[in-house]
Amino acid sequence: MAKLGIDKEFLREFSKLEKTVQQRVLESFGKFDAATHAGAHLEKITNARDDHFRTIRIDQFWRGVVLAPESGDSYTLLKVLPHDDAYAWAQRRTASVNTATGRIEIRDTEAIDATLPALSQMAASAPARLFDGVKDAELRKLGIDEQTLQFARALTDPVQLDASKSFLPQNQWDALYGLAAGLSPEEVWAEVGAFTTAGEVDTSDIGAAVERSTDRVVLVDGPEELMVMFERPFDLWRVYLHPQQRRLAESSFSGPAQVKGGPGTGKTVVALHRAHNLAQAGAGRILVTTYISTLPATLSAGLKLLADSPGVLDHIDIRHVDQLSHQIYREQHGAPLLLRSDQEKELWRSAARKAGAHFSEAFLAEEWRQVVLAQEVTDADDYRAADRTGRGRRLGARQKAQVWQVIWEFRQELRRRNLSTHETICIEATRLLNDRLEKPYRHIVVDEAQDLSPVHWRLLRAAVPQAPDDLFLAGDTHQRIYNSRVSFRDVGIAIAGRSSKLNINYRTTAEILAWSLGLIRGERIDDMDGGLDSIAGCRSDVHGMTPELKGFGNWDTELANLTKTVTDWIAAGVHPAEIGIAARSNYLVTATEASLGKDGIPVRALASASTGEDAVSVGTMHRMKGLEFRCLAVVGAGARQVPLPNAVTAAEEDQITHEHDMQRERCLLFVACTRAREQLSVSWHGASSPFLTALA
Ligand SMILES: Nc1ncnc2c1ncn2[C@@H]1O[C@H](COP(=O)(O)OP(=O)(O)OP(=O)(O)O)[C@@H](O)[C@H]1O
Repeated sequence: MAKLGIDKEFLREFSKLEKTVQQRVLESFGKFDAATHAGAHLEKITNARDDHFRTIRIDQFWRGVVLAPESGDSYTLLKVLPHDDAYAWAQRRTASVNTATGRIEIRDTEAIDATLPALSQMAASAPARLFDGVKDAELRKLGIDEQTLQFARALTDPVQLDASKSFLPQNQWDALYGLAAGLSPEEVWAEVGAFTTAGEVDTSDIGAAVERSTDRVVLVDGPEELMVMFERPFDLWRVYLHPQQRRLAESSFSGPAQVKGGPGTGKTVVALHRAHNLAQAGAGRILVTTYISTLPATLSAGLKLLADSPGVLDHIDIRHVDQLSHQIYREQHGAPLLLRSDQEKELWRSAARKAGAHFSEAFLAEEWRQVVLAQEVTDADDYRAADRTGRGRRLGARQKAQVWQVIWEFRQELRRRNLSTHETICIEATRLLNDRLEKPYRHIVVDEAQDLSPVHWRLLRAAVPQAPDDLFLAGDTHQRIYNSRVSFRDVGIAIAGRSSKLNINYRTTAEILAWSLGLIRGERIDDMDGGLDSIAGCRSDVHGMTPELKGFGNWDTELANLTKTVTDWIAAGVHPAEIGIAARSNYLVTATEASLGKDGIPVRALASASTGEDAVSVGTMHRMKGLEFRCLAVVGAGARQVPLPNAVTAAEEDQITHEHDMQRERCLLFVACTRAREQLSVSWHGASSPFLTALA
């Protein structure tokens, strides 16, 4: 019986075809095995460079290009194009088997042949070439074959390599890209070569290569599966991993391990697969946790997609980290009475008055959280000796004594009134867990790890015994949108040697990614382990439109433009549910919802958690975390809204906190913009945000 595979690249393209063509594709391939009697309805291509391509009729105008092995009957759908383009596409290309990975690759041989002479000519007079430092043998080991080697040897500039991405075989281009970005051959092997196959590769066996290419080709079992795949290509990716992701999801680590990487590189996908694999292995209960309040629902939905048997999910708890601490606290002490934020301000004011000290509530609250709680300071001596790096305002001995006095008064008042904060609950829960011999979990998987605070980390450390595969952390410090800063070493989590980075962004187009990366370029961002982090190698293979940036005279005209943008997207075939709108403040979000609603566009407020409708989602930039949209508009990106003035500490009050706040606001805009898959529009009224001005 004929087997059908679909090239994942085509899955992305499918959604952009007209609805009637999509329907015809489904009909043609839905009955593929019944209709394919030894490839009877597949047409050979005349003047082909490679005999492995065939076309299949979709309708009068459209044809599918299929890869057909010389023996056997498993076929892979690569493209659907207008008739002449389909033939031209196939005539230019050749299929081959990567010598190192054994996987299928397709190259545009005509483009390589056309480009090489000019490149070689330029290289002849160049003082150096791009890969002078890498030996032929090393390149071959990474799967670079003779044609690509010749091409690589003629490159003198990374820009030429970038330009060749569309025509070189993908695995080989990835290897060259890694080397050009400064990775050693061993590091490139870890990223690209993680594909390794057992034994010698038979480079003539295209069929076997397709079967090995589980990262690229999705095998379809029948018409229903084909339908699901086309309807929900983004869900489907969760089941097919890049080999580097697979390694991270399946390896055993001798202690805490971490996956980092830029936005959309599949860190959450890895975290979910890992939790699922650990559950299947059955060594004990698993906690999947995060600090982002909306994420547990997304993680839960993702895990449901992965689990083929519901029993597996019974071993996994998915909850916000504060939910865990509250539960442990409640088991011992009953329900806590929580301090409200207005109460907290009042308590700081009165504690400062009692101590005769003149510090703002904001400064005191931050000092308590960032120094006292973060470093487990318990008395005045500890506080005097505490490390205040990261706090901008210097304090002399007398001032420190005063601050400590205020903090002491504040804590006394909390005790007197029997009030708790999330932090004090977390600290008490940690104490309770440290006293227990039996820990509640055998494995903990953390998503968006950059947003947890030191008290959270101590809680998690206490909730799982120190053992192989105890903690797995997924995160990106460039996407930190809360105030937490942590050094793993200080909270007893040793990652050394067990940290990996993902570089391929699967969500966003290269254009949106490059523009968004510009927002955070030059920012010094920590790696939570005593050093600085970088996402410089983060890249996307998919191309699309450049982000649209527009300024307006006032909010009303900006909103009128938003209606037009959204209407155009919908008219172009994007479902309202595939559209997101983000703004910095609740005020702007509410005004946006009202305006779109008045203009007859179906909207749903992300804050109200309703789902299921085909409506445009509107929410704050914070709410965007964990979501993604085909088209996304960021509105109100003006100088008076981003950064949000009342979320930024004045530089005069505390220079370092001011800088941290500014960085967080910048990262927040970065997070919002990187939720867009295909199109991004950023608008403002009045002067534009300084983050955008800097970019221009
Ligand atoms: N191997 C893969 N192949 C194709 N798509 C993938 C792959 N891995 C992840 N994706 C898709 O990429 C998108 C981003 O994945 P995910 O949310 O896991 O990234 P992330 O690194 O956690 O992102 P962020 O840091 O921005 O929150 C999702 O749509 C996911 O389905």
